[in-house]
Amino acid sequence: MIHPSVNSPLNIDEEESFLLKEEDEASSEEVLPQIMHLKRSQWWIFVFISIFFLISAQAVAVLLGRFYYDQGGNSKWISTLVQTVGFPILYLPLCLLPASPRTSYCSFKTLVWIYLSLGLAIGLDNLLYSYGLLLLSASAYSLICGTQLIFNAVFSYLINSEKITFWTVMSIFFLTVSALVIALDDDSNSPSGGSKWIYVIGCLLTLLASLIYSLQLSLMQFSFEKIIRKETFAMVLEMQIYTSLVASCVSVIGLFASGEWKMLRMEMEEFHKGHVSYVLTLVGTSVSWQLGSVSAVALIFLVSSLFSNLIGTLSLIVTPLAALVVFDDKLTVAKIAAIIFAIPGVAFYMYKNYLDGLIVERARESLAD
Ligand SMILES: Nc1nc2[nH]cnc2c(=O)[nH]1
Repeated sequence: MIHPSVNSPLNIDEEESFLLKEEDEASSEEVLPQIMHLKRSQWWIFVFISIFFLISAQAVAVLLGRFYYDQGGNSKWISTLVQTVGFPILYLPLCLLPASPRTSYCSFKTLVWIYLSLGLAIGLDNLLYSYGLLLLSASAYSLICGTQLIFNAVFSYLINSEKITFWTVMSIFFLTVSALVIALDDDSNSPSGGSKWIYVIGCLLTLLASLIYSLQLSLMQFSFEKIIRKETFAMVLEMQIYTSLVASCVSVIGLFASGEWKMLRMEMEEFHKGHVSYVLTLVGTSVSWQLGSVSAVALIFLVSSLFSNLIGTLSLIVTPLAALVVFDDKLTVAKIAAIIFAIPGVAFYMYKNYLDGLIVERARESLAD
């Protein structure tokens, strides 16, 4: 975690020395992370930019995905592929970033294993995510996705030794209640057409997607902190590019193996808004997913996997509000209540980060004295 957070149940003095020791180790080994040069105000600016892009880009991606299905699109593998295939656009910022020393703590072979395993997990999660959206109503889907915060808290504790504080628990509680309120506001018909078995399968697949997604975010944080330990923005982009490359290969194989590719020409011809709109919808969805995903990875890097997941879940809550404008959906009391619950949910975790930051600043000051 780049933002100096408190990961173990230590008292304040122990926490300070623990955090300072981590910084000392980093500088003594001459791999002073680019991000360590960030001032606290700069760090907050990067966090807010990432939050903005994660919420807005993911909401646009989900709405465009819904537009694709509404206008006659039907391919699960295309829906899965567009979640990762836009990765080449990230080469542009990667080339523009100042060159950083290539020194990394892990070998090329280890990096390949990390990208391969995380990429496979992302590919599987994206497929399950597409099935979930297809089989469940948006609200039932949000309800089950709310569980990913609880899974993430458990994985963060087990894998990243993240201390679960009072503020973390409050934050998870409010955001889970918020997702629950959206879910109970079931004003959309289930795409499963009321079949009980399809509904149960949809719930199980979405639950599995939530578990895989939470595990994948926690493992990404573990890779950044404990294996790669090369804390530069280029590393964030590389992580997103190469895991997306692997996940896109999985989707392309699925597209051909399932035979869905044969339907694509017909799908394009029968798309209600025409060919150009079909292509633009898919391109727009791909770009939005990339912006959303790279922001999610940036938040893991800057804060933690749990925070990234919290903001992703907030985006899930914001999306029905965006649908009010785009699809003329109804504004219900539940939607307003969901937002009211979501605000303290995010605020509590931000406050936790603020407290963690204070501890580090105090530690730095006492070292300087
Ligand atoms: N399971 C799951 N996959 C995702 N991919 C992008 N966002 C999400 C999410 O919130 N849940």
